[in-house]
Amino acid sequence: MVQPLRVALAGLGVVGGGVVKLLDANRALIERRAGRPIEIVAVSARDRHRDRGVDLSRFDWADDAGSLAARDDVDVVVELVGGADGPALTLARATLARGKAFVTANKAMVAHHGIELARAAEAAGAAFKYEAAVAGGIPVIKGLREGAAANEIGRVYGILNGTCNYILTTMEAAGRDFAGVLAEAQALGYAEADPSFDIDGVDAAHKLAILASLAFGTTLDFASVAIAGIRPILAADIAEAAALGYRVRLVGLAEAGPKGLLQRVHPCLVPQDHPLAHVQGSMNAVVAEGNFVGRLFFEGRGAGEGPTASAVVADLIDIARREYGAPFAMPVDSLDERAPAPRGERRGRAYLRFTVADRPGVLAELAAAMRDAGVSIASLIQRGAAADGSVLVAMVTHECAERCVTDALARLEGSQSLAGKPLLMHILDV
Ligand SMILES: NC(=O)c1ccc[n+]([C@@H]2O[C@H](COP(=O)([O-])OP(=O)(O)OC[C@H]3O[C@@H](n4cnc5c(N)ncnc54)[C@H](O)[C@@H]3O)[C@@H](O)[C@H]2O)c1
Ligand SMILES: N[C@@H](CCO)C(=O)O
Ligand code: NA
Repeated sequence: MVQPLRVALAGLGVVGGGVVKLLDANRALIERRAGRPIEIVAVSARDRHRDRGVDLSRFDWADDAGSLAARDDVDVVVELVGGADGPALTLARATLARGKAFVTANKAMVAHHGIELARAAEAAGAAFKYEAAVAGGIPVIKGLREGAAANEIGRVYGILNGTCNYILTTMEAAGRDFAGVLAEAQALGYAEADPSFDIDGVDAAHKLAILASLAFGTTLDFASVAIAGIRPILAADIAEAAALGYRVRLVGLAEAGPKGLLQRVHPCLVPQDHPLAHVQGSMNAVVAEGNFVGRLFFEGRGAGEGPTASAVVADLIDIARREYGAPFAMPVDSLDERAPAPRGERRGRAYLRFTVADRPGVLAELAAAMRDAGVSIASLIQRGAAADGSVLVAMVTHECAERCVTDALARLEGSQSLAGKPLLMHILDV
């Protein structure tokens, strides 16, 4: 008689509900692939009586998620509660301390505490898996940990937040402004409990830090990720970018250079013929460049009930098969500490948008700031006056050190000619 893999599920929201539905729908197939049944025995969530469209009466209910780790009839705890600390972290620690397998979709917790948890998993010989935490349904953790394991990877980048990509591509298609589109992404189940994590780039930064560690064999360094979000982007920026041959995407980029590790999440202008420019809606995409395999491109749904559940259950199948290894692809003590690359030295082109007063000398003032900072302007568009008399000036620079562009903006700080904070977007050049 084969032993089923016995699962406890903490959190029954978008992802937890999806996991129950998937295990029900594909039960027989999963059993054949895993070599044994995967059975939920106990669940926990905040509200026992909320209708989730699934029958929960067959599972034991735990009011305290923390109690799931202590149950003798549980082999693996799946954490789908969320939050970097708090109950999720308590549950992770308790589960691994008891030598049980732990699965999570919680990138915030993995980005902040992944090394500690990996160490605990290593000490206990237990599985610690988090495929759903990065790019939802895309098997990118598996792809890097296993498929690309033979390569030195110099760069990993991509579109890592479904909410932002949904917002940007809907703004692009419909010429709409930001606010209403965010509400739609929330209704579709893409957004984090606190959507500022999505739109301010923090969620993508969590995922990027995890990808960088896996790709480069370095310890997690979330604190060094430079982060900018999509709030300041106007429909007009998307239109100007299109006129210049680009699309706007929130891109996470990590590079392992001789001077250290660059990690950043920024809205970028992506050339229209780049594969990332074609990523629509809640889709995510990850590019990894290996020294033998070349450019790998992973694309798929990065958020939502079905795709995220697909990744969680894939982890459970690996555990049922007893096929799992080091959470960060090598023992924690083999991971390198790598210093962050000095800011501003990378060279590239930039898009700058200013909202300015429509009067003599304003363009000259912008041009002088560029000149004094050593930035050369490649193209410039000025669009006519808005109701308040302000005009929009968008420009693209020639290639220069990024610190020169920041210097130009610093020279303009406090200028009476500016009617708002300028927007800087890098132009993707990889
Ligand atoms: N929604 C997505 O598309 C998606 C994709 C990838 C990863 N994730 C991650 O998955 C996790 C869950 O996300 P979600 O969208 O399902 O969230 P959600 O808000 O829909 O669900 C959270 C669940 O946790 C429960 N909960 C809250 N506090 C609890 C506690 N103390 N004890 C037990 N249960 C508790 C809630 O009752 C709810 O059932 C998060 O870490 C999120 O970042 C979500
Ligand atoms: N809030 C996240 C969920 C997937 O991690 C997103 O929008 O991509
Ligand atoms: Na994934």
